[in-house]
Amino acid sequence: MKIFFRYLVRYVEGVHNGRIFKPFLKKKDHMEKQKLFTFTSNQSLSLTRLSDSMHKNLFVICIDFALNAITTHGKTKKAEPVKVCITGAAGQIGYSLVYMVGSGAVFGTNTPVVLHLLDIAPMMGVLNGVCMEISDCALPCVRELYLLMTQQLPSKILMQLFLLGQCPAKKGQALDQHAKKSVKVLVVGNPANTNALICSKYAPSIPKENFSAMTRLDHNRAQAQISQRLGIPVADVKNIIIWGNHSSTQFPDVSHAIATVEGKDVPVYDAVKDSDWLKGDFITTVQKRGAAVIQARKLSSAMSAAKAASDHMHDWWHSTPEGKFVSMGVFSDGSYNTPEGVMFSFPVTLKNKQWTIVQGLPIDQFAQGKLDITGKELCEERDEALAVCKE
Ligand SMILES: NC(=O)C1=CN([C@@H]2O[C@H](COP(=O)(O)OP(=O)(O)OC[C@H]3O[C@@H](n4cnc5c(N)ncnc54)[C@H](O)[C@@H]3O)[C@@H](O)[C@H]2O)C=CC1
Ligand SMILES: O=C([O-])CC(=O)C(=O)O
Repeated sequence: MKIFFRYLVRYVEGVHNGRIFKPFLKKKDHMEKQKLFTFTSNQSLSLTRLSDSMHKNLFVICIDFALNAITTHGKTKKAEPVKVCITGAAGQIGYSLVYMVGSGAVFGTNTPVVLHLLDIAPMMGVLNGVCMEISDCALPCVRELYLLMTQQLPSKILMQLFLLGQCPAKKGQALDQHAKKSVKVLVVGNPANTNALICSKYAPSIPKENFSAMTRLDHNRAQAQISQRLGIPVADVKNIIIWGNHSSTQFPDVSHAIATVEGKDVPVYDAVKDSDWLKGDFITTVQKRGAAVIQARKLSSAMSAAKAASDHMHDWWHSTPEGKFVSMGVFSDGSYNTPEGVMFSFPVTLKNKQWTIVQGLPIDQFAQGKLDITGKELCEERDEALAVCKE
C-alpha cells in the first residue's frame, strides 16, 4: 500500500507576519502542498505522486498569522474522516493544537482526521519537524497529514498592512472559492473578532454563521478563577459569560454562572459572597490575563489557547449539554442591545452544529455599561478594518 505522498501544487500565497493571504484566484484552482503520509492499517510507507483532481474538496484558509481550525462535515457517515486545516501550524499554538486534534480530543477518539497544516515558506522546515513528531506520536485518529505552504508577498505590502491593521479579506476569498459551504471557521489570530468578521465578509457564499472568533480562552480563564476562589473543581463551575471583544474591554460576567458546592447548585455570586471582587479584581484579572502570561513567559499563551481552540471546536462539533452554555465570538444580531454586524462574544448553546445566542438573561446597569464599552470598541475595529480593506 502506498502511503507516502509528496507533491506540490500552487494554491495560496501568504506573507510573513500573517497580514496578507493571497490565493491564486485568477490562476489555477489548485494548491501548494505536500502530503506527508497516510496511515493505513499496516502503516507501511512508500512514495507516489497524486494529481490535483483528487483534492477538489480540499479547502484551506489562512486567517492572518493566526491559527484556525477548519473542518468539513456534511452528511457524515460513521468513521468518515474530518478534514481539518490549521494555519500558522508551525507556531506556538499550533504545536499544542495539532496534537490535541490528532489525539481525538476535539472530534472524538473514534473519528479519523485528515490534517492540513499550513504555514509560510520560511517555516516549512519547522512545520516538517511538527509533522515528523505527529507521525512519531502514532496517533490512531490521524489518517492523512498534509503540509501546506503559503508564498511570500513583497514586504512593501506587508508593511502597509502591518501598519494599517490587518485585513484577512483575501483569506476569505480563498475560503469562498475552495471551502465546502459547511466549513466551520474558528479565528484565533488577533484581533480575533474583527479578523473573523472580515474573513466572513470576503467569503459571501459561506453562511456567516460558520465563522467564529475565539473567546473560549477568556471563558476558561474566568472559570478557573472562580473554581480556585471556591476551592471546587473547574467542572463544577458553569455558565460563565465572556461578552464582547477578545481584548481588555471584554466583560467576564458571572451573574448567571452556577457553582456546585457540596452537591448543590448555587449562583456564583451567592457562593463567592464577595461582589466587590466579582465586579473588580476578578474582571480585571481575566481581562489582563493574556498580558500577564506574556510578561511571565515572554511569549503569549499557547498551551491554554490551544486547549481553548479545542474546546471551542469540540462543543461546535458535539453540542453543549442541556443547561450549559459557553462563550463564542459570533455575528451579533443586536441581542442584548449590542451593535449588529460585529463579531461579538455571547453566551451560546450549540446543537446540530449550529450556535444559538442564549436569550432573556437579565442585564443590569453595571453589565450594560460594560457591554457598551466593548461593543463600541468592536465597532471602531470593524470600521478601521473595513476602511483598510477598501484601499
Ligand atoms: N484569541 C485568543 O484567545 C488568542 C489569540 N492569540 C493569537 O493567536 C495568534 C497565533 O499565536 P502563536 O501561535 O503564539 O503565534 P506564533 O508566532 O508562534 O505562530 C504564528 C504562526 O503563523 C505563521 N504565519 C505567519 N503568516 C502566515 C501566513 N500568511 N499564512 C500561514 N501562516 C502564517 C507563522 O510563520 C507562525 O508559524 C496570534 O495572533 C496571537 O495573538 C494568542 C493567544 C490567545
Ligand atoms: O495577545 C496575545 O497574543 C495573547 C492573547 O490574546 C491572550 O493570551 O489572550
